[in-house]
Amino acid sequence: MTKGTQADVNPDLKKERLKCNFNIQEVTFIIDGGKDKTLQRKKIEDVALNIAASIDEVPEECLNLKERYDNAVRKSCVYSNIVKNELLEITGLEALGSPGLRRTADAFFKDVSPFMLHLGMFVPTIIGQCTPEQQAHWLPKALEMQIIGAYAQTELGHGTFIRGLETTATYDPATEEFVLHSPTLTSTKWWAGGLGNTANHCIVVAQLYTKGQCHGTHPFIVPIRDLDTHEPFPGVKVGDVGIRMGFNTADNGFLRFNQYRIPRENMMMKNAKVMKDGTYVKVARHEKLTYGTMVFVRVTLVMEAAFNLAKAATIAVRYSAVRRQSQPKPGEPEPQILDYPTQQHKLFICIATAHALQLTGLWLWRTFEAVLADMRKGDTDSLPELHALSSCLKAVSTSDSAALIEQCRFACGGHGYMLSSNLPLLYSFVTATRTYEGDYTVLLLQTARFLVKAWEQAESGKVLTPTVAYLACAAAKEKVVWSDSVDGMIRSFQAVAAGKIAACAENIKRLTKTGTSLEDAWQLSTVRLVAASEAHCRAMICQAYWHEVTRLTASCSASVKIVMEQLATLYLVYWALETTGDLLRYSTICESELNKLQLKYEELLALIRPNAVGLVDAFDFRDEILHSTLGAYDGRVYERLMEEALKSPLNETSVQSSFHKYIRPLAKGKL
Ligand SMILES: CCCCC/C=C\C/C=C\C/C=C\C/C=C\C/C=C\C=C\C(=O)SCCNC(=O)CCNC(=O)[C@H](O)C(C)(C)COP(=O)(O)OP(=O)(O)OC[C@H]1O[C@@H](n2cnc3c(N)ncnc32)[C@H](O)[C@@H]1OP(=O)(O)O
Ligand SMILES: Cc1cc2nc3c(=O)[nH]c(=O)nc-3n(C[C@H](O)[C@H](O)[C@H](O)COP(=O)(O)OP(=O)(O)OC[C@H]3O[C@@H](n4cnc5c(N)ncnc54)[C@H](O)[C@@H]3O)c2cc1C
Repeated sequence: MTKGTQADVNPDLKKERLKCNFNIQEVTFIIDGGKDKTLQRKKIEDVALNIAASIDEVPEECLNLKERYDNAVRKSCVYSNIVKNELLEITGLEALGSPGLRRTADAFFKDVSPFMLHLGMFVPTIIGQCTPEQQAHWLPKALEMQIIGAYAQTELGHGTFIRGLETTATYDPATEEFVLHSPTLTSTKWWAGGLGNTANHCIVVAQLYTKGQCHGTHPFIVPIRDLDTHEPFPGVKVGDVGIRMGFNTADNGFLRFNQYRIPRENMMMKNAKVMKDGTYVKVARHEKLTYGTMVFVRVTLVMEAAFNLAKAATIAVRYSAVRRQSQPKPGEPEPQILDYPTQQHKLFICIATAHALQLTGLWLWRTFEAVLADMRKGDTDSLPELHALSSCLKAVSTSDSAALIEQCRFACGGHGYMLSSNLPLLYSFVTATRTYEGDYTVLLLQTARFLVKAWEQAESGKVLTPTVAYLACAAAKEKVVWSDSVDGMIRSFQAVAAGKIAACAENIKRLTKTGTSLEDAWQLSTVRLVAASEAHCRAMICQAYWHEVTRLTASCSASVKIVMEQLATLYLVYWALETTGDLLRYSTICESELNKLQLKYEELLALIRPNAVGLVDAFDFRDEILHSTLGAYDGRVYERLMEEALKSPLNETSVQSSFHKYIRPLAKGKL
């Protein structure tokens, strides 16, 4: 946070900070995952942000497409040197996934670095899919930036359906090479970040053929450009996919192969090998371990959703404390818009959701690490649950985050539409997360497969895994007794999920009994399955969020415990009110209890109001990371809007050349 002197701070924001009745730093420690994590993050920020401060002479958005890309490459090189020479020193390899790195990257790039996928997917895939010998070969080169990589899985014709990918890798035992080929237009690799112009290597997911047999998709490390000249190698056609809604500095690319050869050793061989003679050997115990990088990124995307939403909430809440509008009481001053309950309704759920996703994300990360530890010992039993968990949490967190960031923009009125507010760019960046790394609907349907199986196990009295254990109680199929206590609300959300899952299972059973194939019965139930999966995910977030708040505030000051619990309760009540139809169906809630719930919600808004600015200050974003005229710590909103407006290239001269060329001749009838 760039605090400046108190004299510079907008007086309304100053008053808000005096009203705050809890220790902001304690909340920051909780959000970061502990005091040590906060201190490490701040250390990283201190190193990186000194340099970031002077990195852009002209605002990114004022450059043309090509200039923006070149500028992003320039900054990526500066930044990767900082990562390599300074940040990795602070935390070792762990720094790659640290919040400090994520945050400081945003100080350098308003949009996205073309190196993001190198660190975000290329390096993690080397770690997850290579043998130790292969890692020893590739990892140092990647970390030293001697090579730059992309992750090319999606093709023009297929993204979701990985088994349908068309690129082939055919083993030739005579030369001990794989021959990569793109047999059709639709087999062209499409979308990979960093691929278009930046990367010289690429992880390519292709159908593996050896001894005339197809063994399904496998990953390969493929050199695509000469390291010195950067020219694509013969047999490789590579380029940019064209202008996108966001991600325009991410360098998303296409790639085609024409009988292009790579050495046998370039197959990533941790989970499966091809021997010199072409014999295929499966090493992994689980069929889907080659999908490991996707699971890893889905897990990280939950905290990514929280992070971006927290930024938007900080901008919108600070702005709402500064902005005054209308005159509800005649003769009185215009109120701060944050005093309007409707504004509080728009914004406090954003703060609460950022907390819910961050704490659930930290819990998911620990679960991921535990499953990884089991898998290192050869035990893959908990992988299906992790896949189900990470799929629905990725889907719901990214979808909620995108919708609420847009809500923050609406909450800022016209000024929210300015690029300088940073809300439009944030939205265009985050809305992509709902699609990439697994589309929303597709991932919820993956979780639904797990839920329907779990329901069948519950019905037959089998022991259930932890995240679906609640289904055992629901097998009685009676309405749950409503209570507006936290535990009561969580039980009701679980009853809703269980009821929906049961209805799906029954529907599938009914259809198959009357002669419909299982596949068709599944398809005919998918609208309900998606809803069931979403309800399960919501119940899980509510439970994890409340559990984590209770655990983490056990040793905190009383005021921190109160404010954290108020927010978590607000989250639960908000979702109860959003899903009243479901509650009426699966719990005993009645009209009077719904009215009571609405009152409780409005009371919570009023209770949170004095702490709203303190709560967003606790996210602890430095101005260099927020990049927002509306959200800076000092609240000098109008001054910053004016300063940014004056930077527009359209203000460089008072008369544009188009006036003399077109407007004047038009007025004179000479055009
Ligand atoms: C220098 C500057 C740097 C600055 C940067 C600094 C920091 C940046 C840090 C962070 C930034 C944040 C993020 C960065 C990351 C990425 C950004 C953007 C890029 C995005 C990249 C991509 O999108 S890559 C492509 C991703 N593609 C997908 O996700 C495709 C989705 N499709 C699938 O996953 C699958 O095809 C499928 C799951 C839908 C279906 O698969 P299929 O094989 O057909 O399986 P079935 O449906 O038949 O199911 C069979 C059984 O398999 C189980 N299963 C499926 N998947 C998995 C799995 N992953 N793990 C375990 N099990 C799985 C499934 O459940 C079935 O089981 P049952 O038979 O028992 O039911
Ligand atoms: C900004 C961005 C960056 C990306 N970066 C990369 C990258 O670096 N590397 C990479 O390999 N890929 C990347 N991708 C690709 C991304 O992973 C895919 O776009 C994503 O997985 C969705 O696949 P698709 O585009 O094929 O959509 P489709 O699967 O064609 O989806 C279209 C619609 O069909 C529906 N649908 C599809 N299948 C089903 C089904 N079985 N049941 C019900 N509905 C279904 C979907 O819900 C959706 O509504 C990126 C994409 C974006 C937008």
